[in-house]
Amino acid sequence: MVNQNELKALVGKKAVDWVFDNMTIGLGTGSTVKYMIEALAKKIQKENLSITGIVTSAETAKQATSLGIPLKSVDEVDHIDLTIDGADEVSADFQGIKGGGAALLFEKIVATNSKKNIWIVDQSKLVNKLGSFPLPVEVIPYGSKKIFERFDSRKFHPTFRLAADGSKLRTDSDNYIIDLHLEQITDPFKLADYLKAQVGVVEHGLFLNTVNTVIVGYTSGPKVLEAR
Ligand SMILES: O=C[C@H](O)[C@H](O)[C@H](O)COP(=O)(O)O
Repeated sequence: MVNQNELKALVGKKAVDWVFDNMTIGLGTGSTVKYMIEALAKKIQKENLSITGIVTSAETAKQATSLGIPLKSVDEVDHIDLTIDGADEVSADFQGIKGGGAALLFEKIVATNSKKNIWIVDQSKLVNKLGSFPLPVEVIPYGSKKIFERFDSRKFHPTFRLAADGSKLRTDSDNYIIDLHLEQITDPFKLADYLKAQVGVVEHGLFLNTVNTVIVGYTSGPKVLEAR
């Protein structure tokens, strides 16, 4: 029986098949992406590739730097050829929830500036409709209690995400994360519009119309799903 980490490693390794010489690659964040970055570093070395990485979190920057992958910031490049990232949930119509690792803001900036995005997930992340995974919303600390109360009154079942020491977790941009426990999202586009309209909300974890390629790790092997 293959365990979840083995499935993550499988898709992480598979994803670097889309990487070619001289590409600028967006590097996502999370436990699945970690395997992809390992595989990418090996491929760069083995094939002597010239690759520039654009990271989406301090965590990814640390790993990529330790493996010798050359990095630039998103503002230092004129384009990103491809971004490879994980996801927390992917619906049958290729929409996703991201931000389980609190990196949604930089991930969305990098994704929206990429010519192509690929998500790598194990089979447990596939759902019919989004919403079982709590939807992260990044908010600036000032006024965040007011936003929380508004979400609460709309029955979004909000919770502030906490750090290991019990304090409110701070993102790489020093913001808070409010997780919405929605169970099922009927209209992700409508919800995304509502969330973006709230003053103090910096970004939310609904990644809509972002990818058309998803690599899924099944016990039988990786499968590449392409949107029609
Ligand atoms: O903020 C974190 C990211 O959106 C991750 O890509 C997402 O949470 C998936 O992470 P993992 O591969 O660890 O399940």
